[in-house]
Amino acid sequence: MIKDLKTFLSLLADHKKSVILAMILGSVGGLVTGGGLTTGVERLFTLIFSDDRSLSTSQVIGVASSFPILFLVLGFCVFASAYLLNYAGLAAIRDLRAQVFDRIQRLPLAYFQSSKTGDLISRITADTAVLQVTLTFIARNVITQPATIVGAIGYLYWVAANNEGVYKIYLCLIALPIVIFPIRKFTHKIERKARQQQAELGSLTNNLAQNLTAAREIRAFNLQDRENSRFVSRLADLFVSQMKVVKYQFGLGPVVEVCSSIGLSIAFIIGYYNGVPAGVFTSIFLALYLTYTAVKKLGTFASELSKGVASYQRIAEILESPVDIDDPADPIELDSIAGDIEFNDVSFSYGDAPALKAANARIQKGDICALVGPSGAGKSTFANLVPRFYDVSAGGIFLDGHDLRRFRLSDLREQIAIVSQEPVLFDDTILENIRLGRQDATDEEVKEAARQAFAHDFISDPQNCPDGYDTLVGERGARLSGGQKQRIAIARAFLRNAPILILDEATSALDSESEAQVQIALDKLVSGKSVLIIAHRFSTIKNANKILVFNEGEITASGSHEELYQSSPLYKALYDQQQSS
Ligand SMILES: Nc1ncnc2c1ncn2[C@@H]1O[C@H](COP(=O)(O)OP(=O)(O)OP(=O)(O)O)[C@@H](O)[C@H]1O
Repeated sequence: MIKDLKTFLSLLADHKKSVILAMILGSVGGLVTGGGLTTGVERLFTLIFSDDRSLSTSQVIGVASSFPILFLVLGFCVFASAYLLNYAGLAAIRDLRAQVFDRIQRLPLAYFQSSKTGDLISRITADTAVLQVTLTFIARNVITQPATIVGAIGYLYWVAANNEGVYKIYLCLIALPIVIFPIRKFTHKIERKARQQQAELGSLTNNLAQNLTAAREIRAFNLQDRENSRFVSRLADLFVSQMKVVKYQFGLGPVVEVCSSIGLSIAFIIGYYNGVPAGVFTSIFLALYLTYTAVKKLGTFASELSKGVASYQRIAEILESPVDIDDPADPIELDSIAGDIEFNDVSFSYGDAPALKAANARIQKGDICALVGPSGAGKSTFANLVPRFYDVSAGGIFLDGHDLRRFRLSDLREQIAIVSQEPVLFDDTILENIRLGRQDATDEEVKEAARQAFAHDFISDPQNCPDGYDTLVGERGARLSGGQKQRIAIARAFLRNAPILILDEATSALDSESEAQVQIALDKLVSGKSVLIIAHRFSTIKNANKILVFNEGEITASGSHEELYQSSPLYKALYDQQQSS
């Protein structure tokens, strides 16, 4: 528990000043509650139950006004410390969320293939929210409650020293160590159940995220009932684990109270047989009550801590995931490159499944290299290794003679333009979506790139794009057709004007007229570059001067169309098959 506490307090380290000031105010508040209230009550009760009425009016007013003053001090301490702690807690969560988001930007692609989007969202939002409650709760109580206990026990010591027979009152405190046992047992359970609850919440969010992104398919395949029953079943699982947390969280308070009430019973017996005066007895009772209430709060504190630990572990899993595709310690400066790419005995596996086996190939500046082969043969994998979306499992890929891993990732990726089969557009204007190709491009340069990609005409047509280049494309470019999205992606590549170009069947979503236009544009775009075309159709490869034939992760043949048609039975079969269809 101490280790967990340290972890949480370290999250607040950047806001140390606020936390320390809040803790000082909290401890003043605690001491005022534990020591001041009890002393005040004793004084008040002694005066009110005695027959002596010799106090002057100003003395009576003095005693009467001591309570508003006490509560004024207490109120100020409580407010100021709560304000400062919430400031520190919220700021710490803001920083943690930014840190997690930054980590997510740098994690390798493989991480996202083994994680669920909804669960990640839940970790960044729901788990950090739990953590925020924990942080403020901890900071509020870690000093205040012990201070209350110290104040109250200090008062008991003072009473015992000044009243004969009252020293036995210490016996009432024997219940204190007893409550440690239920606290330990319950917090252990709460931590486990809270982790399960957060995992269920993650899986519910994931279900929701998937459902929202597949709205079209759900309607097309009439999956509404199936989706409803899945969601309801997740809700039921979440409900069960939430109720388990509730059971242990709210069960702890009464258990601690029952244990503590033993102390109050002992106080009554001692007070009864020792003839303790009413004022003194009332204040002792109050001191014990405050002590046990503070202990109970510390019990809740422990349960809050357990919930926080469960959520923090889920967040830490992201923060501690290795960024194994990263910049080297001593990167080679990469200003301008020729773009010669060499695959040297490259093998790659997704987990245990080999996707590329000892591949050798060379693509030089000016080469248009088409990758062909049956589905699942390894074409995309081969191309994805160039921008280091994945790192090779064996062998090496060299750019202008240097291993790719020697360059800064951002430098390397700046040299590569990618036009993927399903281009992703952001929910922004057309202008900004094209500008992603080169973020410092002027508006005029963006428009020129659109012209080259044959996108300018549809963008300028008010029927298609009412606000021209300022038209918002919707989430993932939902307001544009497949062909329009692809032309935007091609415009990005024109704008980037990188020496290496990766085209993933870039013309597949175009009608034949647009395809012809885009083909002209692409012919211009590819000139003088090192080009990799992941070709699913043979019409795409007529301009290629080099073709690599893939089969089951191996490059089985390479050469020009004419050479391969003669020498590679697989190539001939694939080609003939497409021609006939
Ligand atoms: N992210 C991944 N995780 C695990 N296995 C993968 C992953 N991506 C691809 N694979 C597997 O690696 C092999 C090669 O896939 P790849 O996508 O490179 O083939 P491809 O030739 O591009 O296929 P297609 O023409 O259908 O796009 C396949 O067996 C595929 O199932």
